[in-house]
Amino acid sequence: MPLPKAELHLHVEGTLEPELAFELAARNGVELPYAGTDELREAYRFEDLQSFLDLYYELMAVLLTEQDFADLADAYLARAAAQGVRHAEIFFDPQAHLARGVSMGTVVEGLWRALGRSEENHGISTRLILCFLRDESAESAFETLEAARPYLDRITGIGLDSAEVGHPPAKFRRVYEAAAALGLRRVAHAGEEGPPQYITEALDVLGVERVDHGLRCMEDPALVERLVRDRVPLTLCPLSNVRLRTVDTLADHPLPAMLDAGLLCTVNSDDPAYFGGYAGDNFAAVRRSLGLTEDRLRELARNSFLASFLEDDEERRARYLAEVAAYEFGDAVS
Ligand code: HPA
Ligand SMILES: [Zn+2]
Repeated sequence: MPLPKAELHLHVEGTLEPELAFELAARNGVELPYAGTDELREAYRFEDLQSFLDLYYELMAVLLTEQDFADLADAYLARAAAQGVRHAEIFFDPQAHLARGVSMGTVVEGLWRALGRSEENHGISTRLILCFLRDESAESAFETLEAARPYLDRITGIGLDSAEVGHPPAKFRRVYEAAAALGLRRVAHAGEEGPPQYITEALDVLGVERVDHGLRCMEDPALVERLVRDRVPLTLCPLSNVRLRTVDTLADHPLPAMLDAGLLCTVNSDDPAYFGGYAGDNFAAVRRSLGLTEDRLRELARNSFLASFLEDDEERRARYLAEVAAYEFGDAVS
């Protein structure tokens, strides 16, 4: 049995496996510029965040109908369940779909077809987090929030993703204020490729409750002290960091130093179809490459539930935490 965990940094569009991409392309009559799944996988040689994003947005062309989004989410949930995920807070990028003429309703209702049945089908509780693309304008983010208004009963929070450098958090101050007024939780990607100041700005200007990635906080000791003091969760994605060359190798990942510093770290998969592994694969990889002890792995699993937006269901959170406390490690932590 795998270690029970929550996944808090997962882009649903980043779970599109090549096989499903071709299946949906055929179903929708969409032509992909790759001869087959092998050739597509060959294209997964990323230099940095932008080179990944180019492919990530290109493949979204196959996602057109509610059923496409339902199939995408359902395939992720099945894989996640097999790797011990008990709770998933799932990002989606509506602007990337609205720009292709796919409506907010198609995206949200489609995802909901899978999420609404996730507990019975996969034993996973879920939340949905709408992300704004930071390389689009602040006005576009605002319009996106407006388009989401009819669906807010299905959306727990907002996030900020896509190309980070040159798009500081403060650009989105107004839309984050509006989202807070609507009762939405707030997270943002910061300090993945961008500088530590973006993390500070996300906290101070956007009022985020969790920082996605946050890796580069380690360059600023005063910021680390603040994150530790305020128990701000960081959603780390080790395999993503290697594939996007944020770190050289997994053995160089600062996760052990971050845990030693007292940071509330979690381990997540980001875009598992592109980065070589789902949540359990990330746990197994850091266990192997960084020599994390069972106590550390248990701490990471515990952190994932503590950092999750389960305030509306503390009974469930307590149940998950009890599962983590009772977990008996074997050889595999997937
Ligand atoms: O890791 C990421 N960073 C920024 N934007 C993204 N969009 C999908 N994945 C990512
Ligand atoms: Zn991400």
